[in-house]
Amino acid sequence: FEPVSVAIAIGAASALTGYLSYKDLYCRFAECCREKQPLNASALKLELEEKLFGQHLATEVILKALTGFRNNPNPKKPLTLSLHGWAGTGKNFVSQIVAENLHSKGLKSNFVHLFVSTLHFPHEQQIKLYQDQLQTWIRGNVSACASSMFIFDEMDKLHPGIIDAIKPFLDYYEQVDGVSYRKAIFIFLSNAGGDLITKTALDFWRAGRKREDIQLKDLEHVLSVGVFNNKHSGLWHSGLIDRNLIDYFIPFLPLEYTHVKECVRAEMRARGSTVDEDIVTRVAEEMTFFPKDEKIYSDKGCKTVQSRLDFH
Ligand SMILES: Nc1ncnc2c1ncn2[C@@H]1O[C@H](COP(=O)(O)OP(=O)(O)OP(=O)(O)O)[C@@H](O)[C@H]1O
Repeated sequence: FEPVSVAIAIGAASALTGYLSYKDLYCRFAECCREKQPLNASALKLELEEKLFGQHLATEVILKALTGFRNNPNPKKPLTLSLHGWAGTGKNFVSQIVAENLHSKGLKSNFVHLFVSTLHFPHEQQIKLYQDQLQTWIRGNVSACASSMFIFDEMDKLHPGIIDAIKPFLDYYEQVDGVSYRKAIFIFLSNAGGDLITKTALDFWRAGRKREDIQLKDLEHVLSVGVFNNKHSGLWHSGLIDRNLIDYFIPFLPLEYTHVKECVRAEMRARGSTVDEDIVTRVAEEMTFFPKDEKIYSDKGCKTVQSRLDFH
């Protein structure tokens, strides 16, 4: 919005209502950082339950983490979530839902920032420059809005030097150079540990146990082997884990045939089409599933559903 027209609009609306505060009115026309606004936990719960398929653990942990954090008036550190799992299982999708529930413009909000390792930090020789730029960017944005949200995609491809640059912001400091980062949210996405999460899901399946019976504790050990002790993972190198700077590790399970079908239906509805079950089945059957013998899990999750649907 252009400031003059916003001011005119506010003036006109104030004259009409003579009632709403300047700030309330301003925020109807321009985006405001509402750091004190409580999270609508039931709306988030409903949205996750309706839109996110096959991820009972992620749904549970994300709800718990966000409600606890947003209901705490004085958090001791920013909230840091590390989302792990196979490709196309919903990590970016969930980040988008969380962003929309915290800032109404979601990923388009001025207070939500998405970084993709290979896109934003592609050259190893430029690490020093990226570190400076990133720190300045985070400092500037958290100064402007304490509840800013930062999403780092492809965390396993992120140079440890970049993680080092973020580290001071994630710690228990009251302030860093006069800025408090304690109300900010950092979300890290990675495929690290995805193979081990899949193995656990498969063990349950082979034992005839329900997917929904998988509990967080069944995966804690798995993630600790796959991520915490994996000396090749950027997360390990960075010391984020042994300094306890990650609040929640959130596993994403591999998606099954029925989940892929749900994704196709959701995509058809989003396009305003009526759901045609023949097309749903055809799209789902075009996807490839593993392991070779049982063919249970989609190897791209729901990732290629949208583009495949274009051909039907
Ligand atoms: N569990 C899910 N429930 C509903 N839709 C899903 C789910 N997983 C993926 N999708 C759909 O597939 C698209 C791609 O998934 P998304 O980008 O979230 O995967 P990802 O886990 O971030 O993958 P990658 O690790 O490759 O980045 C989403 O935009 C969404 O439409």
